[in-house]
Amino acid sequence: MSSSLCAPLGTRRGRGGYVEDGSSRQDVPIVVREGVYLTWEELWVTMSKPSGKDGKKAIILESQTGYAKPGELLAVMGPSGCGKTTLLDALAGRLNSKAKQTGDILINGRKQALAYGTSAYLTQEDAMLTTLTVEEAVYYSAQLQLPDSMSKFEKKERAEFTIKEMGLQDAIHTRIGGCGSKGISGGQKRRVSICIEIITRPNLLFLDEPTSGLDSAASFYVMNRIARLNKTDGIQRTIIASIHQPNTQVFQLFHNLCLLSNGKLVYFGPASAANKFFALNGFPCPTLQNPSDHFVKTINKDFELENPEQGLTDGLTTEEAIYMLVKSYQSSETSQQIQTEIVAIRTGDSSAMEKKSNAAFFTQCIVLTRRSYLNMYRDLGYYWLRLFIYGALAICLGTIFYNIGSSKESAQARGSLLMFVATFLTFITIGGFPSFVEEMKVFEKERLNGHYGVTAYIIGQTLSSIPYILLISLIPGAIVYYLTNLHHSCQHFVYFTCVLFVSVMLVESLMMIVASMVPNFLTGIITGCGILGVMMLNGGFYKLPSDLPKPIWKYPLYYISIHKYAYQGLFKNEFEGLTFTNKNNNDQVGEHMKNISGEDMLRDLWEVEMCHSKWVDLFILLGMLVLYRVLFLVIIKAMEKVKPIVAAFKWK
Ligand SMILES: Nc1ncnc2c1ncn2[C@@H]1O[C@H](COP(=O)(O)OP(=O)(O)OP(=O)(O)O)[C@@H](O)[C@H]1O
Repeated sequence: MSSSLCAPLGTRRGRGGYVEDGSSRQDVPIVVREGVYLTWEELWVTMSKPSGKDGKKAIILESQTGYAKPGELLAVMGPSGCGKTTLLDALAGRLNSKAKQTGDILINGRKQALAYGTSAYLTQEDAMLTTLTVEEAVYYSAQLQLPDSMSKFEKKERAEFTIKEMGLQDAIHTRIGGCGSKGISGGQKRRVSICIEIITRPNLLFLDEPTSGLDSAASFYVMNRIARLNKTDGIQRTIIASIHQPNTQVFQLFHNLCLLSNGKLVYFGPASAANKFFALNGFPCPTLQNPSDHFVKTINKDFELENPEQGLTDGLTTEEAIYMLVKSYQSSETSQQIQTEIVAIRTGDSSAMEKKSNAAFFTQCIVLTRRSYLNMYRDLGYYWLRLFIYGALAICLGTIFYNIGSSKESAQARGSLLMFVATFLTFITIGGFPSFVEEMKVFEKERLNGHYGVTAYIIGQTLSSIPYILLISLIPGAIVYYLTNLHHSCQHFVYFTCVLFVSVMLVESLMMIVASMVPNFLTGIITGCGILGVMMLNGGFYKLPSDLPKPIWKYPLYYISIHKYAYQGLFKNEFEGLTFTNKNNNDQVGEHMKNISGEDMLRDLWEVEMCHSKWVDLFILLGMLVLYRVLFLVIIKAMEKVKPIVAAFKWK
């Protein structure tokens, strides 16, 4: 390997310090390198086998050693399932909780977990808001990620430039599309995802199969553009990309190549020297064959049993060939040079990792509100379908309970109607969960890449949903209220609408919490249904509070049930101040038996707590709403905090 590999790139003068052996170099001006230097040594990743009751672990990565440095593009290649994504995840500090990692990963010479927002990571799966056009997706991302010091015009210009760079100018006004709504193609989606990750020109960029779904020409242009990121503004960037089948032109863009087979390191070194390594070990690349195809084919043992003749080379099975290559690499000169390079990187002084300077908090809130509002407007499943169902149910309720009357029997009907409003009408809010889970996937990806903060997201999500929830509370609420002729007065109608509005928001908040912990929408819906079912049952209607298990303070479900406060508030709003006539009265019965006050009914029939007013119930619901949203924030934040600690613990 050339000595240039060890030469620091993009250097600046720094102050004196201590070298690793402890000797002082106070008086020697040292050179501090810019950019991100990543080294990993003896990196192992194991995972618990799903079926392994014996506690056996599956080895996903074995004894990986390598480095990535500014100004260079490192390609990670190998057959499907060899551990490329796992290597990228380990380096980016994103391994899932089932994985255990040992070995050293150093960032700029320090053992540290990558903080949120210090790198960009293009995941294999494209997670984007499907209702947005290409231009909107990239421009919103630019507004969120680029600092406020850049003007709107500059951000727009950067977004348009990046879209053009990725060859998406013809699809700029096409919606991204997803399940059930056709939009741009899979390859175009991939390029939009790349646009979103490179728009800030990050110093450290992980790309997991950036060219999947692209034709060979598009693959070249995209990879060429990514490789050129280093040359546009004089800043050296560290880029690590896993890639499946690069053509010869793309392969020539790689500085270093990391070749994996079944978790083992077959080769790490200059991409240009890989051909020689394979030839020296008895696997020369046939003329007219793409070297990368040749490497991956030589070390792919997945189909050996199907095609035994494919695996045999010089009388070796593929497994034996891989073993031989791994051993040969370990004792090779290239491997020694890589070690030397790693030591040079470790001992050099590097500047600390810097967090991207995103848009300010206030800007993030505004942009996220706008983006989320637009997404909700265009996604029929988010609110419009619910508005339709709510409207239909309201007409149905209005017809069944039409002009409800004022007899004692009508009071029972009022109770049932209000309970239906407090429970079922809020329960069907769960219908919007699939759309919310899709949004959460985008949020999760963007949050991990540090596009914006959790608080800004929650504020944006809350503000954008208010007009829609107001609509689905107001219109169906008005239909029910006036068809059934509930308690006449504007104040009573406003209260009714407020309780419906806050309850729907509360159920949405509950589902946000569920989504943060159960990101699968089927399990999420079942979990949400279960929680709401328990709350409904314990609201004090289906079983009266006095019948609930004693002592009541040992039964907290009653007090934390959303429905308790919603139904008690609605009941007080409806019954207080009304008098109901007893149809079965006769002359022998006293006047007090002929008419029953609403307050008496609340107390005797439903055991509604009369010690506080209906406004207290509404206030408690509002408090719960704030609490649920804060809880969502705390859970996400806690996960952020716990992850690096778990990662650090795993390294030990
Ligand atoms: N959570 C998990 N539990 C058990 N095994 C896992 C888990 N995640 C990944 N693996 C296994 O680890 C191996 C490496 O997976 P990884 O996704 O890193 O491969 P890859 O090279 O990126 O594959 P591809 O090119 O197909 O995306 C695979 O054999 C996979 O089955």
